[in-house]
Amino acid sequence: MDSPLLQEIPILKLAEVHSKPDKQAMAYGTAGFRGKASKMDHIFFRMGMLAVLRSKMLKSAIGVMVTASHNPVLDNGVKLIDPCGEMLVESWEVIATGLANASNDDLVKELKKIVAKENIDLSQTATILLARDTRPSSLSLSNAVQDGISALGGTCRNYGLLTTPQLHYIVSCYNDGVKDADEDTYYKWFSSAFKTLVNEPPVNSNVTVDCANGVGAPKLNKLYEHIGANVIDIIIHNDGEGCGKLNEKCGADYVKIQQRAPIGLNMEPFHRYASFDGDADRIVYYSLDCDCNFVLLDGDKIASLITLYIKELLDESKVDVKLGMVQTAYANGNSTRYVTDTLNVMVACARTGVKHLHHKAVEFDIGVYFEANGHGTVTVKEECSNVIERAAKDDKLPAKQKDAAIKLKTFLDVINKVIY
Ligand SMILES: CC(=O)N[C@H]1[C@@H](OP(=O)(O)O)O[C@H](CO)[C@@H](O)[C@@H]1O
Repeated sequence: MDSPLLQEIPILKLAEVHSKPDKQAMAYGTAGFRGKASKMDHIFFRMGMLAVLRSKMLKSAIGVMVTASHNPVLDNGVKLIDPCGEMLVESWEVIATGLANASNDDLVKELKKIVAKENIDLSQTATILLARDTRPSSLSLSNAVQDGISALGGTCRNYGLLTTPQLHYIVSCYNDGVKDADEDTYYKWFSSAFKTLVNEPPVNSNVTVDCANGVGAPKLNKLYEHIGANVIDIIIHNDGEGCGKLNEKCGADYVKIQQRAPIGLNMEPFHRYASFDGDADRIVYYSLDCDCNFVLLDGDKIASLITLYIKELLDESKVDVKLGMVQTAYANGNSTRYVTDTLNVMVACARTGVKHLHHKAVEFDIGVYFEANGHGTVTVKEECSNVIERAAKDDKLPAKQKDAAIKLKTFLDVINKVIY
């Protein structure tokens, strides 16, 4: 049977509502489209349509996140998430740019071109998982995405407010067969992994988290409810409830660049602090030393510490897998030297943009990657997880070796490995 044709009437009707201003061109960048929210409605509508085409082509759910991350509150942005929770493949970034910039009159022609070129079977169903951050413009722009989805007959699951890493995680769970995956799935998994990691012996500690007046605040609060105040005391700062503006004088980017506390935070020596950015996919840690000097743990230091910890546990457990770290050319050379020379762990270099680091990281059995700005995670190959899990259950191993394998498994469970 021939694939059905594009239904032009609903497309044209909705395209009129979301029409593109003349002479406006945008490109799909490192993290999707970004710009002044007031000028981007048509982009969101068109990306809703593009997500449907990609979903039909891959026969999998595609994610659409509405956020401009660390950028000012009047900006917004949109990015597509591929089935395993990864960033949109680069060849489709070009297609996305073509669709975003097609004139209103050429819109249907451009859609048909994509369908023909990518050989898309329009009779396939399409599922789009949609979420947004807390920007004032995000609700109406995510409605524009929804219109784009319905213009091409796709099904939209709208999760409302989520952090970017949460949506990446839910997309990967959904395509792994957990069709009812939602925010709660995320909290249950990570709170339980975290409690296993820190509960023996119970830690009595607190940490203040600057949420940049963004979506990280309500979401961290929910995670905290699942973890429980008996395990860790989390104090949320810049929660978006007061008069503070999103990402203004606060958040990971501000703290990293200014090397100072976010607005309204009076730091005390030795207390622990962290800052997210507006969609909570970057994090930096900091504290004051005894002389009240500001001590920052940026992405380079976070990556080095994680690599050190994993290396120690690999040595103790005698699990023989290939560990590596990935940085960009902006990385602090001392961290590179420390990991290469002192830890004896290989460091690879990738282009800026987490997707580039991620692709390099997955070449290792365990890959630790961070940009200096606090964007990153750890990847683990499935065979490697299995080796560690077997060692963690192996009663024939000396206790010290088995314990290290258990610790390593527990540590890796706390990590959202699908942040791209
Ligand atoms: C998902 C993604 O690609 N994020 C990019 C992007 O960060 P955002 O926090 O998403 O704005 O721009 C950064 C450079 O400004 C780059 O370092 C980072 O990798």
